[in-house]
Amino acid sequence: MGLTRADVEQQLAEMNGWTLTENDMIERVYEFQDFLTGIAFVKDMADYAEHVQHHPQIVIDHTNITVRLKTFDQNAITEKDLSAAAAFNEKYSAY
Ligand SMILES: C[C@H](O)[C@H](O)[C@H]1CNC2=NC(N)=NC(=O)C2=N1
Repeated sequence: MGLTRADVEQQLAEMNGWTLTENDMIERVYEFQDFLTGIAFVKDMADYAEHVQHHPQIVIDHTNITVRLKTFDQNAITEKDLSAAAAFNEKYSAY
């Protein structure tokens, strides 16, 4: 079920780096030492996305990887987005 902006903001307050955008997606920019390390992280996210069948938008800008999530099927932020965001933060902590 879709969450309200207030719900999302409350949950993001406890999640490092993630913000709610004006067009109702959640977003974080991850920074890396070099390009290929960022690409390895993209592969980690892709493996997760395929496993749970929930796929982020990813913008690769050299060492900055911007990740945005939304549940397009429901045109809303759902628990799936928050779970993916938490999983990506967990993976990032290994870099
Ligand atoms: C059938 C399949 O599970 C759906 O199309 C999934 C695939 N990945 C998805 N990813 C995202 N981010 N939002 C969705 O609504 C979505 N739907």
